[in-house]
Amino acid sequence: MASITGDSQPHHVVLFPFMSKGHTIPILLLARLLLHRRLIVTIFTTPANRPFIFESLNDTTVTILDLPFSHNVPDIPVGIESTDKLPSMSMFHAFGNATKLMQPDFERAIQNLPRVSFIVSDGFIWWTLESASKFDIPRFVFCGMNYYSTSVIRAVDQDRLLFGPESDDELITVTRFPWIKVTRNDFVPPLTESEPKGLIYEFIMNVIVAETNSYGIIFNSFYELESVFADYWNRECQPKPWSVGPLCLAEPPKARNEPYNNKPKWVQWLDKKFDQGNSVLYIAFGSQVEISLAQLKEIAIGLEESKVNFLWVIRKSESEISDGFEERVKDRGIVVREWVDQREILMHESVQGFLSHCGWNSALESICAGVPILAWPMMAEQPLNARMVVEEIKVGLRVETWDGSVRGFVKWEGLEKMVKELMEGEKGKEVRKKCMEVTEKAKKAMEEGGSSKCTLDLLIDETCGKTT
Ligand SMILES: O=c1ccn([C@@H]2O[C@H](COP(=O)(O)OP(=O)(O)O[C@H]3O[C@H](CO)[C@@H](O)[C@H](O)[C@H]3O)[C@@H](O)[C@H]2O)c(=O)[nH]1
Repeated sequence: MASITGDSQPHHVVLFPFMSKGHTIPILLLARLLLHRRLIVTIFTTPANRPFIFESLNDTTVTILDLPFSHNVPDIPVGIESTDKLPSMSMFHAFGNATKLMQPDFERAIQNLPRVSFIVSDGFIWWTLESASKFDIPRFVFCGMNYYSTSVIRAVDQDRLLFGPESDDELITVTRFPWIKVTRNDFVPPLTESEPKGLIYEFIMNVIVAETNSYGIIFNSFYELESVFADYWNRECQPKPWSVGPLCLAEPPKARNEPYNNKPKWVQWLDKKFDQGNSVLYIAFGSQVEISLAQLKEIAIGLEESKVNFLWVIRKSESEISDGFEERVKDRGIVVREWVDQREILMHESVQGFLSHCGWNSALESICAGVPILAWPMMAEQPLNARMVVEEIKVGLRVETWDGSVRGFVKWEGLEKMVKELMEGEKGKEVRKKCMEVTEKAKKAMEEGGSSKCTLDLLIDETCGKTT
């Protein structure tokens, strides 16, 4: 068998992230881990996504190859090549299906590359399995979700648990994991439809079939975090799982050597808060959540009333919040409308809480920084991630919706109460302590001899051994 340390000829790996920030960022971190192990790495993307990837990896030897993204996709505005730029998330599946138009160019490019030992492509780019098979290359699916959520989704689907209750908010026991209770509102179509059909269903089926037939599936998680669910996957699901995360610990956030005044204004602001002995709540909802104006205003009031210090990152597309809000709170709150280095913010000593939508990257980044979470799931598998964070690993609390429903509106009073609890209350202290314990386990998993480090070494040995 070839060894990652013993081979003189470096092996070549192809990575193909889905064009969405939450899916691309962890694969770029995986690229770093592969480069550390002296593999040659080629990343495929589209022209509009190239600058983001280049900026993240311009200190490395990766090759970035871009393939044109069709400008002829019904419903998708010309020039949009990533999901965070879509005018509406209802276009997500049309966008996902449109990636298939890249297949001929991808295969031509693969043909002209040095021999590829394995491909890691996002689950949403399902057709890359067909391409990999044509060239006899093992394909690993990159899974953006954790074991908990994927396992619960599989379990409720196989046992058809979502079609009994009349109400979307009725608690359902997950038979295979009886300590877990969910509601239909924790899931999204097509899972919630008893006779699913249409574009979304076709897309999801393509993804699942290709995933099942792939060589392996890579999870951005670590065994010690969710061993029950990793074992379940290993026992009951296909393909073989490989836990190589948390990828956000692949390297520390870029060190800032520049003088104070050159730091982004929000880092200066956090430094100042730290010097004053103040703790800060960080608020961000990932790269694609859509929040109504009414809900944004309610968040603003809740933050203002809570009197905590806060840094709130708002996506550019979100409208103004409320008259004079920023001026009134300026001594203890800052609103940022730019792309930030979220990992840097979470690692900042002043940040002691994260009001998050529980996208898996955000949740993991928070856990790795020892910052407890105030979970406010909004779309996709986030309601399950929130259950995991709050009920399973107990590193967070949950916002209160006005009607108790998973998808309910959050009034400012419910937000204020839970923000204070997280930042100042007893429950906040408990989850902060637990979070720090989990942070240590996460770091160990990525260190020499740690479970994730060993798993990635094994994966490389197993696949590169086949192509010497
Ligand atoms: O200004 C910003 C905004 C975001 N981020 C990063 O962008 C990523 C966002 O990922 P995530 O927190 O997972 O949120 P989404 O972008 O919403 O992620 C999508 O993809 C995830 C992975 O599959 C799913 O768990 C989510 O439900 C889905 O919405 C994270 O690494 C953040 O650190 C920044 O660095 N700066």
